[in-house]
Amino acid sequence: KKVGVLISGSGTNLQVNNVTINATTDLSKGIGAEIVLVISNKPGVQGLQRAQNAGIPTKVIKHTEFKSRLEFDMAMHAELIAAGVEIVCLAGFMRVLTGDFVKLWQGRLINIHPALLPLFKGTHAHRQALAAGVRITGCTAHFVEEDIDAGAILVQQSVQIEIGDTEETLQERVKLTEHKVFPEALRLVATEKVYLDEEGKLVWTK
Ligand SMILES: Nc1nc2ccc(CNc3ccc(C(=O)NCCCC(=O)O)cc3)cc2c(=O)[nH]1
Ligand SMILES: N[C@@H]1O[C@H](COP(=O)(O)O)[C@@H](O)[C@H]1O
Repeated sequence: KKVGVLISGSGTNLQVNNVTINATTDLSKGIGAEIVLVISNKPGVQGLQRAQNAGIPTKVIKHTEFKSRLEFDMAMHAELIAAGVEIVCLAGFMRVLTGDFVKLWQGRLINIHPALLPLFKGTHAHRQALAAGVRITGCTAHFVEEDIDAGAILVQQSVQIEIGDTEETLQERVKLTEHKVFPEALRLVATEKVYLDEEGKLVWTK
């Protein structure tokens, strides 16, 4: 399956020791996915460099250059379709997508969130976890629905919060887990082990 990745920043979820990129570009690993395009809404971010280093085509589509959210989303949609993308992954993509875009990609649009949803939705998940004083957090790969961070959950993994953790130390530790959870979620969707039914519920096949 051809995969498109939307990013806004560092893009470590795009690549960690080449795990994600290799896993998705090496079809022999049976993950059944290959990243064919990376789109960033911000120019000059490290994620673009990572993609280029891995020989993956990149595009910068600046949301600030569009009159509406919908026009921005449709510009991304056009590029994804032109590249033959079948599954879209959000990897640190920080713009809220319109319902129209989500409808076009329903069941083929996944996101990685740095908390155990439904806890700590939205931005600053680590700040929320530290403020709540929880001892265990984690990350969640989920299908994207119009309602932010509310889509059906594909994979979750817990991460211990250590005494003295800051947002930075916690983010670093959780990202190590994200880099296992995201490829696993992508593999499930790419190999059709799971799909999203019309009600937005997960259906496990074989
Ligand atoms: N419709 C839909 N779209 C999304 C876009 C990105 C993410 C990634 N996680 C995100 C969760 C929250 C935000 C957010 O509230 N950003 C500040 C406002 C930025 C803006 O004005 O756009 C961004 C990404 C998740 C979703 C989702 O669950 N549903
Ligand atoms: N969606 C969230 O945004 C961050 C992106 O990190 P990176 O993949 O750009 O390094 C990650 O923490 C991810 O969970």
